[in-house]
Amino acid sequence: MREILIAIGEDPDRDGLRKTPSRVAHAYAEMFAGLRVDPAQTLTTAFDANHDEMVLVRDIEVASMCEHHLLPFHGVAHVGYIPGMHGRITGLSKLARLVEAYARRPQVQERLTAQIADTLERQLEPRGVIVVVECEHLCMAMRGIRKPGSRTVTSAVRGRFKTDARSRSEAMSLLNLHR
Ligand SMILES: Nc1nc2c(ncn2[C@@H]2O[C@H](COP(=O)(O)OP(=O)(O)OP(=O)(O)O)[C@@H](O)[C@H]2O)c(=O)[nH]1
Ligand SMILES: [Zn+2]
Repeated sequence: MREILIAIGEDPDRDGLRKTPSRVAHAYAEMFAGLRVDPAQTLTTAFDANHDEMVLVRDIEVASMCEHHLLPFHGVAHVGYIPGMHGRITGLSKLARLVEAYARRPQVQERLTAQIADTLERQLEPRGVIVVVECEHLCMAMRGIRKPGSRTVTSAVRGRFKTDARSRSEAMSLLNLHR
């Protein structure tokens, strides 16, 4: 960080910047903490329930860092699944923890979306999984093409949401309720 400050023509020893390298180190430890988390472990709390319909948690806040520019992208994730044959469900907060575990890494939005879906599919063996992520990328807003306000939407569907158009459109209509 000190080298970067020098490279941009700053004085790393001036008052306001002296502690900046260590501040950034602490901020990075927090923003990339997902690299030290096993995402599968976030789903170990599971309950048996007689629920074989969709469970959908909408508007889970996402703050991640694009791996190309190390600039933030932020927005929301919607995570849904249809419990499997044995009706195993997980705690609702665990879906948000799963999002965090993958978001707090250098990422691209497509991979973030697919990793959340694949881990849910592997760990819960549900009938279907749907993940939709909508984010604004600061590397497109603050620099480069400079298009603030554009949002990128990515989705990953597995199982029944992939094979059954009705399940998929039910999920999509639930996602659109608030618009
Ligand atoms: N697919 C995808 N692309 C991303 C994501 N985050 C950033 N990017 C893009 O990654 C690309 C990197 O392109 P490069 O040409 O290597 O880098 P660059 O010259 O800085 O590109 P510009 O942003 O167009 O100025 C850019 O088009 C970014 O918009 C992401 O999550 N998914
Ligand atoms: Zn970028």
